[in-house]
Amino acid sequence: MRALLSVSDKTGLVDLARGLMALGAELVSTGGTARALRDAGLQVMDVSEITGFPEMLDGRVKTLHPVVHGGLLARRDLPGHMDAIAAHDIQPIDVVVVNLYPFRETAARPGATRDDVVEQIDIGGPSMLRSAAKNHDAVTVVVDPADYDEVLGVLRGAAAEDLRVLRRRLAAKVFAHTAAYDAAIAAWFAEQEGDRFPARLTLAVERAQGLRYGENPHQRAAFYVERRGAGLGALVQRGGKELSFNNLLDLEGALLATDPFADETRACCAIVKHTTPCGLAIGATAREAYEKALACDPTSAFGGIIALTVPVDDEAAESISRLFVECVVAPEFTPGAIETLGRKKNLRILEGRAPADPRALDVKRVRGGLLVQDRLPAVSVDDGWTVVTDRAPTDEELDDLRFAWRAVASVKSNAIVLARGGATIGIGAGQMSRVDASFLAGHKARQLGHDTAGTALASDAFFPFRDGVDQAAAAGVRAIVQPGGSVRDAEVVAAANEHGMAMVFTGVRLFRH
Ligand SMILES: NC(=O)c1ncn([C@@H]2O[C@H](COP(=O)(O)O)[C@@H](O)[C@H]2O)c1NC=O
Repeated sequence: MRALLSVSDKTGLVDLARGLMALGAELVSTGGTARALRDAGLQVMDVSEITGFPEMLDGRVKTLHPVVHGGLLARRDLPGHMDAIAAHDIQPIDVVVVNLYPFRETAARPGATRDDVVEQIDIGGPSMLRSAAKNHDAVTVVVDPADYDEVLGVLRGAAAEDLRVLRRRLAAKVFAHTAAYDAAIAAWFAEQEGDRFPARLTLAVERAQGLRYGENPHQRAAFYVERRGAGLGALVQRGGKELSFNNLLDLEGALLATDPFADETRACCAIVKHTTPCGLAIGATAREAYEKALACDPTSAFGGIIALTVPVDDEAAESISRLFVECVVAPEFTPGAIETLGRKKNLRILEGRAPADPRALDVKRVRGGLLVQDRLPAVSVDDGWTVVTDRAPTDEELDDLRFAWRAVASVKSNAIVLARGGATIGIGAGQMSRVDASFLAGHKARQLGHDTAGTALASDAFFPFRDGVDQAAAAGVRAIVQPGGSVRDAEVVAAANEHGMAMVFTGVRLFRH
């Protein structure tokens, strides 16, 4: 048996090589890999010994040779192939262990130059992987150190059927791996060219976990990540059951809701149901923020997902533990908080920060394709805001408008938020008309005992008619923030003036479909 080993990630290499040698394998290796094996006292041939060529061009050419690829690609069941390689003194290679230059890691490294990154485009490695994987009937190809033990186990067992099944699985893994590797290279080139939406977009994502089911129990599902340990994958689960599909979706909604408050010195808390906040507030402490958020709509908060921007201390945990919730996510939890919340066996506790990558694409599936757009940029306040009414907002109203504008950004459209004193008191979400969203926000607020007089209102898009403003005035709203831009803006502003309201245009729309 001949095994060729050429790996950048040398994890587990020596143990694997020992195992292969114990099975009678002769080892062939490239420069650094051979050195690592010799350092461990193992006997290994340099690839240049079999190719008769030195490694050259700073390692750009090492294994790109017919002796290597002939040994990998020759079909053992075709006498013509075997005769051909024999005629050129080429020996079959039975096991190939290759992992590739760390292209993605290098491209992500701050300060890496274009040359640094280009040099990390592995050529010989993927070529060997593909040759070996194509000839998987005869060659065992290993791209992932996590597979070393299993490979040794099956080779030792020497059961032909087990080996056949393993080789097929490993070959499939290779093509998925090289496809993802090339997708990362293509994405890097597109980025270098400033091509945000290249002619061909290849998304390579990795299964992070299987899920019990999807949005509904009769839908199968899994969670895929772009990079392990990033985004939601950066959160550490400190208690509770496994996360579900809907939990992950709602966690994203909860983090979207608190994102605009990342720079806020006070604590911010969002309680989310079906991806939209049913309460959002800022407060001096985690507990205050939570209780203010809860007060918005305690009925809907049942079974919700809570996100906090500050550590959850014992006090906050004690208060949260009185409500049935699915998940709590926060940058930290005190040991006491973990103990209190941990008593609730079903409550998923998620610790850490999961900032969104601002450069990442936002992707939505439609039948037959994907809609791809920039992520919604950070929600800004004051910038580009214009007072369009006779009356300007008071300082207090302006504070409420700033809060309401940041709050409405995460509410499903059509979205209207009523807010006062750093808390939402009424949320009208996901309505098909703005006037209904406006009605719902006021109606829910009053139904839950909130006084809507003197509140601020944020609308995620312009009011197409004055009716929404009239309705808000009837509910006692005193100040409105909205993008503006309707053909009937004049009518809408006139309505606000009639009611003595202050109105601010932001010039920015915040739809969330
Ligand atoms: N140029 C070649 O022929 C070639 N053959 C193998 N490699 C890569 O070289 C790396 C191992 O190099 P070393 O054994 O020198 O540490 C592996 O990641 C392998 O994929 C090559 N490098 C780049 O293409």
